[in-house]
Amino acid sequence: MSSASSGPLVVGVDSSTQSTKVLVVDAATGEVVASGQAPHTVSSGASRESDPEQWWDALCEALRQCGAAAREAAAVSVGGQQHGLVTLDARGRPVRPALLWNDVRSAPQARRLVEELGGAKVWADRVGSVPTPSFTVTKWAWLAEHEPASVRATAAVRLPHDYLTQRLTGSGTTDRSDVSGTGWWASASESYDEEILRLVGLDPALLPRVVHSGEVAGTVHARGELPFSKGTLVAPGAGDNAAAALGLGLRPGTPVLSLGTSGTVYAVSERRPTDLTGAVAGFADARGAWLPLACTLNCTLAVDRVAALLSLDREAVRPGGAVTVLPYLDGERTPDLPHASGMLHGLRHDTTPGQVLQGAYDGAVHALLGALDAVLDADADRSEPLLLIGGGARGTAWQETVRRLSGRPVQIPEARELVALGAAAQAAGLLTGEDPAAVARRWGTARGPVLDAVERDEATLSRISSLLSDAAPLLNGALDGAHGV
Ligand SMILES: Nc1ncnc2c1ncn2[C@@H]1O[C@H](COP(=O)(O)OP(=O)(O)O)[C@@H](O)[C@H]1O
Ligand SMILES: O=C(CO)[C@@H](O)[C@H](O)COP(=O)(O)O
Repeated sequence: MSSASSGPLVVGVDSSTQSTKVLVVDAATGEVVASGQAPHTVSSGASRESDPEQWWDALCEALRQCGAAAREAAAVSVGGQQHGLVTLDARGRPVRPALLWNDVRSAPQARRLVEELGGAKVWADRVGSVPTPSFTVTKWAWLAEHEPASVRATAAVRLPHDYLTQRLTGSGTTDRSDVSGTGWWASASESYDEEILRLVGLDPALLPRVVHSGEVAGTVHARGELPFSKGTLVAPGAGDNAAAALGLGLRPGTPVLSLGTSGTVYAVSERRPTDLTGAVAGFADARGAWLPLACTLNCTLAVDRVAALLSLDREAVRPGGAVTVLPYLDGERTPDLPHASGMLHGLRHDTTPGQVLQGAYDGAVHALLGALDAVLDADADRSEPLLLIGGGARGTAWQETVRRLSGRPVQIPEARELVALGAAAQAAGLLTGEDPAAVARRWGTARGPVLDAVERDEATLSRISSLLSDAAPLLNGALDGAHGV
């Protein structure tokens, strides 16, 4: 144990879309004693793919940056971007790059699968979610259609965090939160859905064992490149949103808005979600509850791209004007417009670049707030502060846009890496036998300033909603036949 720390050390990992972040945390106090970060690359054009081996290299590099502290860790847990399809051959090597959550090429397969199983209600009742192109099941169906040789070469199917956990332990495991985003796990029975697996021709033997909260996924076996000692415990891990919910010590009904590559809005619920409109994904959380969540494909990266196009700093927003921006550069998931592209409307001679940039923030936040009511249970307190997390939460323009368009108080937790902290809390819970959310509450991770509510900017919200409905044929890609983003 390091002389400065009072408890055993644990490692929490966030393998997200853009990078891997690692925290070494004192399990007794929650103090972050070391951290590391290494980037990933994502393909551009129509696809969004990453090489799983790059995630492993990034994890090793981020751990190296943590120095001696990582060697003292007694337990480790991996949180990761959800939904990605990782296909491994018989030797455990990736058959091809992983298809990521924001790759919308499987939109036709998503539509077809909804119909083939009997419609949206059947999916919502059984799986808890109506699959969009983000869901793993649609990606497997896409692969079967477009690359049958890759499917034939596949001996194991994993999610991103499963892949990393397997490289640590040597055995194929997943967890309740992440498996609930595959589309082949029935939330009603909490088991793999054999009918859906048959529908897409996926042998259940290729899938990992689901490890539950409080159970051990294994111990570290791949010591060669890693700083861990033999026998270091590996926790089940989690999807990144469920890990952040753990990291905040979230109680039912408190809403979270996360601003990263994806924008997400979610809350913990005791009730299993079954939204048949498809706007709310009925995820399980990483304990025994649920995590109804809505997700956008275009958040910080899309707004940063608009700022770059305008040659502006991301904070150089200006109020006023009536320009409306739908920043759907990657197609969109909420609202469900996989073939959409970005749209600018209401340009005048006196429109300034800063107003266009503000329009992009407004368009991104409008999509998330539009789903907030659907995510919250009917009895949730609507005046409670929104917890704002993710890389974007550090930006003033993001904070002020959320405040103005939500009309709610906004709380900014001082703790930065909530996904990695949640994973660390899960690892700590494994050592102490505590509920990981209680560990995070003990660490005080959600503490941070609360920005008071301001009057909700109804005019901007309704201007964006009107453009969305007036431009529906264009956004659906029906007019230009542009079905590739
Ligand atoms: N100070 C800041 N102000 C505004 N945005 C920021 C700031 N720092 C980072 N970001 C944004 O955070 C994003 C990364 O957020 P993060 O939650 O780490 O993403 P992900 O988990 O998807 O990889 C970047 O795209 C960047 O736009
Ligand atoms: O698809 C979803 C949730 O359904 C995304 O939230 C991914 O989990 C990616 O997360 P980030 O890389 O943006 O953190």
